[in-house]
Amino acid sequence: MGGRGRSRTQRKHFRQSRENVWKRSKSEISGGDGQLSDGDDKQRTHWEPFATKNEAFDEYYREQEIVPHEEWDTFIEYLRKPLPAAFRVNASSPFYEDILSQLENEFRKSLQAEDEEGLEVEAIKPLPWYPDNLAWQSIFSRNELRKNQTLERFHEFLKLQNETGNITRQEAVSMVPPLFLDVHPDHFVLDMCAAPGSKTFQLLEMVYKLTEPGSLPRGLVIANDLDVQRCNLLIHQTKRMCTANLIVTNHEAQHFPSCNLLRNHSGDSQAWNGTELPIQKLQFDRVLCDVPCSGDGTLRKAPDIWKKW
Ligand SMILES: C[S@@+](CC[C@H](N)C(=O)[O-])C[C@H]1O[C@@H](n2cnc3c(N)ncnc32)[C@H](O)[C@@H]1O
Repeated sequence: MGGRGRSRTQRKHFRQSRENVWKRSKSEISGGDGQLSDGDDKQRTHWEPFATKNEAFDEYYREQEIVPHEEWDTFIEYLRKPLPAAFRVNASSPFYEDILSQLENEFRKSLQAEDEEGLEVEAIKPLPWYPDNLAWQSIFSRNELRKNQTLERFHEFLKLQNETGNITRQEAVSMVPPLFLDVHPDHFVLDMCAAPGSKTFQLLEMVYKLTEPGSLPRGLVIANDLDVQRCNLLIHQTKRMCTANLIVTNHEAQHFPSCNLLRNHSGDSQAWNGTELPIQKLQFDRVLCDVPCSGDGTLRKAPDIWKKW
């Protein structure tokens, strides 16, 4: 659901006005010293929860008939729930087992959150459908973050591991398509609409999986996007992987040029006899095409969209 129907300026404003929950600084959370300042208290007295209703939105989506009538209320109910934050542990990181053990033994056991009825629930847990417990979600709220030191430590842990490429923050739903692709380490993969690169990173992890430490995988990911600025974001994201198995291109996906290879697909360098270049047409084993959508699903991350939609 992305930017269709919005002008470039509107989209820019839209992006800027959305809060990035991952970029919260300590001073935003508190007065900078871990304590709430007077200013915070003052702001809080004026703070009101976002209204999570919009008649135009309801009318538009009812008319689309993408949700069966009997499921409408459940659909809206879910759109109103805050989206749990999710992240993936990079299985090609030399530290991934330590990270999984820290998540399981340190944070999972000590972190609790409250559900809507005020009952204690696990604040972080693995996503049951993701292989090898590599994907996790956390459901703590800002209030809980304020009052819980372990949570604050967890937040710092996420930030650090994210910067070093050991984990990647990515919405759970965005992790699904690459799983279906069943990518193997020797595959050539084209990610046609790739920026900002969450799925590209995930695909690279799959290409690196099962590769002997110290050797390069035979596979390759070509990550393409039409928007050059978003290509920059993608490069920024994926450089955490320190990989030579990625090529970033900036083309219209619908006119993606045909490419040639200087070696055969199996990576058999014997095929080159020194005089004749074994050029062959590059054919992809897997293609991911994650086309732009309306972005309306981001309501769950940014409830201020309800009143602006
Ligand atoms: C839904 S986003 C992709 C998200 C990305 N796959 C990820 O997981 O991080 C869609 C992307 O398609 C790009 N795009 C739009 N039109 C395109 C086109 N004709 N060719 C290639 N990319 C295009 C947009 O710039 C945008 O970055």
